[in-house]
Amino acid sequence: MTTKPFLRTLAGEAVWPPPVWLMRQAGRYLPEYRAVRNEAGGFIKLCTTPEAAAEVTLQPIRRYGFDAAILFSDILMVPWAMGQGLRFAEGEGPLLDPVRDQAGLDALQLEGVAERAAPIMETVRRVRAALEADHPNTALIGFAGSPWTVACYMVEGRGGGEFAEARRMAFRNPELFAAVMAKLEAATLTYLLAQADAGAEALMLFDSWAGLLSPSGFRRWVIEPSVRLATALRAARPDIPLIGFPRLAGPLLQEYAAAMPIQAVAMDTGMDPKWAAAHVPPNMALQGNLDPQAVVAGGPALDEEARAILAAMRGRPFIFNLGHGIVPPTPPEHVAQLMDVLRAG
Ligand SMILES: Cc1c2[nH]c(c1CCC(=O)O)Cc1[nH]c(c(CCC(=O)O)c1C)Cc1[nH]c(c(CCC(=O)O)c1C)Cc1[nH]c(c(C)c1CCC(=O)O)C2
Repeated sequence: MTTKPFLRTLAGEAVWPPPVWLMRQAGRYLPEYRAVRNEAGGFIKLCTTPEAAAEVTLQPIRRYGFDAAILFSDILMVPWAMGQGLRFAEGEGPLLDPVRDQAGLDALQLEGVAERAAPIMETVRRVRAALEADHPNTALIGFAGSPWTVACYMVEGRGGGEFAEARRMAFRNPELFAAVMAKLEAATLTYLLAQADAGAEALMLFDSWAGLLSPSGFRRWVIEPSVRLATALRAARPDIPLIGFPRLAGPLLQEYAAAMPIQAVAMDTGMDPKWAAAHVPPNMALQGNLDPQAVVAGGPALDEEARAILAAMRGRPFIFNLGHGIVPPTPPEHVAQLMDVLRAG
């Protein structure tokens, strides 16, 4: 039996005070991250250099003692591993060579995924070994984007908007869109199984753009492929708990949680924790959902917001987190302030 609070919570125990980690906890708000990032020679290079990626994964654990570390990588490393052109332009976010036709689909390769992703698996091995040695109560989370969210970037070729091209393709040419999704789903399964085998103790599926879809689109492009993926993961690795994050799903969170064979569901900032507690199964952990801007602001509002979430979640399995990723202007001492509030329960 594990004693790690994060894994006990995913097993259905109402651990209190709750375990905590923060989305994007390794990132530009930390000076020690910026130092490694500047030396690395680009974001993709950082993700594929195991020594550097393991170092930045561990930095927030050393600083704050979080209950979980999350592999330092990106959801777009799956299309990258399939051979799609990807770069991270300074100040512009990710840019990909868009997949818009049969030729674009045919160019995506499934065969080379495991090999191209091998450095990321080496990062997983290194981080797990370092945690067991120095932070034995901290669990390691592996992750991928859900097929819908990653397909949005693959078809659009960039972020920063509302993925109009991708959403139109899903209506105009659903056969092609489904074929892109199917290839991506297969690559994502390979990639997540490899993370589990390399030492990830839980896996999270980020569906950041789930909330862009109509209810029928949500069922077809979010729930169906995510259920297939999660079911395959549970069948192959029954000991690895899963976390789903259908961001901006609103009341469709209930349908998502009912359909998915997952052990936790993450709430975005706008989700009412009390509503979620009443509408997801009581043994499924909830995770979230402090506004990242409250951590930038600090002060009494940060304490109050954090305490309100704790009060709503007391007595059920719960993992404290943000409602979306921590943002670069966050003062690191505000994260320390938050940890003081949370550790007091
Ligand atoms: C949509 C999405 C992406 N990536 C991710 C998502 C899903 C979660 C979400 O909705 O935020 C997930 C992600 N991205 C990153 C992680 C690492 C682990 C962690 O959370 O600490 C994780 C789990 C590192 C990263 N991924 C990225 C950075 C910043 C890159 C840098 O250091 O220059 C980091 C730390 C880049 C990235 N990656 C992505 C975008 C849109 C950007 C640019 C925006 C930005 O710059 O913040 C795609």
